[in-house]
Amino acid sequence: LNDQHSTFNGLLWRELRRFALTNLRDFGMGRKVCEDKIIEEAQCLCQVFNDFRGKVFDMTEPVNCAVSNIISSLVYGSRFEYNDPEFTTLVKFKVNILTVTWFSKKLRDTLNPQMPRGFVDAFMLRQKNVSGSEAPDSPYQEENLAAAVLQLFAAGTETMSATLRSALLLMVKYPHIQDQVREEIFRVIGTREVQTEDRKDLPFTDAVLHETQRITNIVPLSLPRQTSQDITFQKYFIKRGTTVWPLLTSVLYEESEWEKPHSFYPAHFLHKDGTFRKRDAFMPFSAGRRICLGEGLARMELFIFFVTLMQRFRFTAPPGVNVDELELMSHVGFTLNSVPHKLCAIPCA
Ligand code: HEM
Repeated sequence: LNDQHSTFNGLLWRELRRFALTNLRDFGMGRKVCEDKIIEEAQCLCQVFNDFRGKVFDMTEPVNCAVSNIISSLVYGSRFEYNDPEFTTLVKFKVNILTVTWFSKKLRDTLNPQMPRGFVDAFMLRQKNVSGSEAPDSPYQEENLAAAVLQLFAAGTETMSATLRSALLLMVKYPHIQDQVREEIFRVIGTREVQTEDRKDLPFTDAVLHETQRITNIVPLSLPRQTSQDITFQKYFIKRGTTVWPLLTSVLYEESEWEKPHSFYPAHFLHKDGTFRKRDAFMPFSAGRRICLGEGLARMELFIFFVTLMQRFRFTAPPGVNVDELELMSHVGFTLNSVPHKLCAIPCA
């Protein structure tokens, strides 16, 4: 399947995707650096939740800030305080072509070739240093830089925020599952800082996160693609150039794949002996050559944010609200973003 919707010149996506993956890794965003930044951000998020201790609050705003900061660190090389006015203008909900161009120019003025701060610096260095990158058909054009940055923010913030908020909401709705998650975390890692490596020793927590992603089905339509050749698929002939929407809902809720497709059932991802069970039908990030570029980052973020919050707080519904009444409905849109909920975060002793 080809690209159909892309903001990039369609022929250039492969080069830009390769560039994005290599540079996010090489320039400041290797796995360890990513992990440290997420741990730091998770601590900041806990601090904000702590300020609300015991009070009823809407977690949407702080969670949005935290996940936006991860993309900001990766793209610009810096995070912001949640109440910094520049953050509000540049990152939080207002990412647009003007703010991206303005901030990229600011970074260009302070560019140090020896110390690239993130994706934007890496892109600008590439523009400067590689012959041919000035050519009109080169992918390293200003408008592609802006498009790439916009795409990273668009793809990497709402999806992450919606998933993390849903995970917490599900813990409130199913307190016995929250108890099991917290028991496993405290038994295995206690109160020390969590690392990605710990995932393999926390199969129940891992199963809960997988099941959260399955049931919340954040990107139900994936992204539209176009067939690159005539093809017959399951006895249907599809002509070259046909737009295809690969509905992820159809596989995430497929009755022949899942024992309880419409329920929140972490056991979908557990063997009888309690070890983690991989499932082929788990594909919230889609599949194939155009699988989500941020899958690794998203999985790391989700795990670290979730475990850190579980170590520090017990989440409950506001007083007087029965958990059975908690509605897991989403706003209908291109992404399924759960409707805002108020919760209580009770700090653990
Ligand atoms: C829970 C979180 C996330 C989910 C469920 C998700 C899901 C998806 C899906 C279904 C696609 C379409 C893939 C296809 O067309 O086959 C996609 C594309 C994409 N995602 Fe994610 N995503 C998440 C987080 C992120 C993050 C954190 C980033 C940031 C780095 C990101 C960056 C992208 C990009 C750049 C694309 C377009 C890739 C391309 O066109 O080649 N995503 N994502």
